[in-house]
Amino acid sequence: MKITVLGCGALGQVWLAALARQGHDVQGWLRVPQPYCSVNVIDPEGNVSNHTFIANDPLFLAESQLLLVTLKAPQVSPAVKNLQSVLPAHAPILLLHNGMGTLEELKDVQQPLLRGITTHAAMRDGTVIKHVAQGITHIGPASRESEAMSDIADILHQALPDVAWHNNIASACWRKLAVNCVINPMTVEHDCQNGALRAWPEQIAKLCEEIAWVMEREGQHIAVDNLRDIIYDVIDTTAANVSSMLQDVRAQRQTEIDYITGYLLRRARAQGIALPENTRLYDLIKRKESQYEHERIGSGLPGTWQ
Ligand SMILES: NC(=O)C1=CN([C@@H]2O[C@H](COP(=O)(O)OP(=O)(O)OC[C@H]3O[C@@H](n4cnc5c(N)ncnc54)[C@H](OP(=O)(O)O)[C@@H]3O)[C@@H](O)[C@H]2O)C=CC1
Ligand SMILES: CC(C)(CO)C(=O)C(=O)O
Repeated sequence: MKITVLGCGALGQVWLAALARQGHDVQGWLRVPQPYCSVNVIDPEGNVSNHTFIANDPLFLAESQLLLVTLKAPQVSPAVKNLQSVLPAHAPILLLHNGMGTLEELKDVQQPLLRGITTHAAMRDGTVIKHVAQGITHIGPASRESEAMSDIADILHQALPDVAWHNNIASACWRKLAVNCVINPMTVEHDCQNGALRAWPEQIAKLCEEIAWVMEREGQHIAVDNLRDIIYDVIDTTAANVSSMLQDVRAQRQTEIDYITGYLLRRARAQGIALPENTRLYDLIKRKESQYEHERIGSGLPGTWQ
């Protein structure tokens, strides 16, 4: 299969290496105008994949049968909109990112849209991507035209297991959103690894209560106790992780807060409910982002994120 991977960071490189190993014809798509991309991945067993793939080739894109999007949430819709006129109209676009809200931004895109979340863990270490933990990728249809595309899950599963197809992917996305709404901003506030969050049970309980209210009104019923159990389970299984949001804040990068807590707050506002603890955490992260953005502008460095 001919596949373009948009965003060749940690997750993008893991997918490029896995798809190429399975015999797929792949190219990367980069932010910078460069005709090749280097992929350097160490898998969880310590095996090294070292490849150079073509990149940013519009002819390849025009023949692609899948666009796999492995960007951070704020980068997704501008980058996809930029490529949609070249990608064939029938080629599905699979969005694999944390947070929600990009589907609303891409509602006018003509290609079939698929949505996915993953529990794989990969991170950059210098010039190498360390794929530190295998996980499960859950994907499903995000538009009418993609409802019958479950074959893609089988194809992707052969390359990087496990991949599971869900007719109702929104449910999995909401649960992942809930986990990220609690763990990501809390690890920034307390400047700690995920496992240390057990020290703030009242705050976790309050956040879960607020999130469960919104989910209930979104038709995603979940008992607060059940949601709390899911959060504690992720806290324990990812105890040694530095959350992606804390990594972004430490590196003074734009975070995904507008697509995590920001999305939750937009849904709450539409339902006319207030979420004081989630709002406080949202404001805290936005304040941190604007502080380092101002410092960057003050020091003469480029001040825009994209
Ligand atoms: N890594 C992980 O283990 C997991 C990640 N996720 C989620 O998956 C998504 C991707 O994460 P991850 O791979 O870690 O992120 P990375 O930041 O490692 O990768 C994103 C890549 O996209 C590139 N990029 C930015 N803008 C554009 C553009 N306009 N066109 C092409 N490329 C662009 C970035 O390049 P540059 O740096 O040059 O800007 C970067 O290489 C996120 O939503 C994350 O939360 C979910 C679960 C696990
Ligand atoms: C599940 C969790 C919190 C793992 O660190 C994550 O998705 C992230 O860091 O963004």
